[in-house]
Amino acid sequence: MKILVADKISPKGVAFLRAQKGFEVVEAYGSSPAQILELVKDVHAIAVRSETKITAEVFAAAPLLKVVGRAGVGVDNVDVDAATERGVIVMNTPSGNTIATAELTFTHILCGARPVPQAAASMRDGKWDRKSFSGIELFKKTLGIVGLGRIGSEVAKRAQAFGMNVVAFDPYLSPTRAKAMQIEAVTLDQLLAQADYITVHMPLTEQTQYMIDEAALAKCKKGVRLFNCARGGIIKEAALIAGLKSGHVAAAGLDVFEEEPLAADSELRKFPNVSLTPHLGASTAEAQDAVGVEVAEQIADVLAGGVIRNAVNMPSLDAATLKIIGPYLELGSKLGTLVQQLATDRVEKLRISYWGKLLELDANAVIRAIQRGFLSRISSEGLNYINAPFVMDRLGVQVEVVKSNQETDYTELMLVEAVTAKGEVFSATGTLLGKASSPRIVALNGREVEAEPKGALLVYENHDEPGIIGMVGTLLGREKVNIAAMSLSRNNAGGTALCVVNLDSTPTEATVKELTSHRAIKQALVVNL
Ligand SMILES: NC(=O)c1ccc[n+]([C@@H]2O[C@H](COP(=O)([O-])OP(=O)(O)OC[C@H]3O[C@@H](n4cnc5c(N)ncnc54)[C@H](O)[C@@H]3O)[C@@H](O)[C@H]2O)c1
Ligand SMILES: O=C(O)[C@H](O)COP(=O)(O)O
Repeated sequence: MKILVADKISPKGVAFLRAQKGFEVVEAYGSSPAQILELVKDVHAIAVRSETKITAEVFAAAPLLKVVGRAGVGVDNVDVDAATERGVIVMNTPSGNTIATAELTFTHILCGARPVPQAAASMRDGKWDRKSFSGIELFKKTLGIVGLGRIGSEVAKRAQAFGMNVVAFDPYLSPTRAKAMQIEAVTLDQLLAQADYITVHMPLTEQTQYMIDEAALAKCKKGVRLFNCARGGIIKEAALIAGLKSGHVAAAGLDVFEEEPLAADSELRKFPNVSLTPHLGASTAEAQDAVGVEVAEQIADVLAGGVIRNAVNMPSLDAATLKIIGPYLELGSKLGTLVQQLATDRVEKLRISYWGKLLELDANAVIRAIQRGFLSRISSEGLNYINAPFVMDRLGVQVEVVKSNQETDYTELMLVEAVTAKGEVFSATGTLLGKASSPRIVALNGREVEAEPKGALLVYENHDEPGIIGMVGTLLGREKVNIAAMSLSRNNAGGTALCVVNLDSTPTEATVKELTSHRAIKQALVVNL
């Protein structure tokens, strides 16, 4: 397996990769986009920080690629949609650099209050100027934190230790969590109006881009101090520059910029009351070792076919979760494959319903497994949990998920219905049996049966009359297809019977055709699971 380390990650991480049996590690830092296209031709994994761009073109040039590991948080340099489409896992290391970035943010906040960089520069110039560098205190001032996630929360703790009053705006923050942290959750407008210091800690998205623009700044107190150690573009640089010029903004601290590297002639470089760092949030020895080793371990796990951690384009399944959810994944995958084969027309909608313990678990991976199962016989190579929803969408198959707490005869139940364009519904219902949580089909097209979803299954519907089972057995026996198990269900005596037969091998098409042509057989098909 070949791993390309495209950005400089911790030597400990690289050493870990090199120590794995069968791994060949290529370190190529600062490569041009053209060089990257050449380098990825035969690689199975790429490790990056924020510099190397992994574009759709790169994915197209890397047919063997399974995983892109980001030693850090932001995956803005990776085209995650292109990765998803190609079934490549993108993973990050979300917590290894939290403290480093929180500490750098706090350093900027302190420099916004006390002009230490300016005083240090004046000392370097040989001066002893005690008049020009007085500051203000943090004590009793209000810090507004926009985005109270990992880093925002750590910044909050440090601010509280300095005696600051902390308010936060985060639309996804639960009021209980804010309360537990002794932080007042407020609206963005309230935050802008109340804060003496504002620091942003969200990803750059359509919603967060230019969140702090001219209009937002107009709502701030005169003399507000602004900090961004998250992503360039959350604070609009033009608005900040205008605010600094007018004196509305008293100071700022930036680690990230709309364009990186920041242009040498950027106006931002000219303000003495602005502290700038070149995207150094994660640049501590501790953080780099943490994210470097973590990303190396995560990549090795994926390539060894093991646990997938911190994937940004699929639900993460650690060993403990996998143990619980594994049987549901197997059942879901089988039911998906089964209904696809039962359906006689183009499926427009896949309706997935579930009951029981799965309601208490994160069913996201199971829903993906059902879709992967459904697509397994109709889609191209390279299908996996990651790109299955994408492929369903591309094929125009709508997916509806129904969680049900209605009582059933089973403690676990999963129903997958394939709805065709004509409105016909083909369905398979399954459960997990016993201590081993073995998957079982308990209904097909709404008729109760009991069959193991494994190997070849002959499914036929017939007029309920004597001799049919014997006829089927003779037909199968003629070509030495052994019957492993059989489950029969009929609506009423003399009505219609549905039979599911587990077979040890797959009968020929000719045999199935012969069976179908029997006067009492309404329909018959063989499904492979
Ligand atoms: N400067 C650096 O070197 C450096 C290092 C690490 C992380 N970062 C960046 O810092 C940011 C935060 O990282 P994190 O690990 O704390 O992430 P996180 O996911 O833990 O936290 C992000 C928070 O932002 C909130 N959020 C999302 N959209 C929002 C919106 N529209 N308004 C307000 N809040 C919103 C989320 O609910 C979440 O609580 C990321 O952009 C990350 O890339 C920068
Ligand atoms: O998102 C991150 O983790 C930071 O931006 C760090 O980026 P870096 O690895 O390039 O320092």
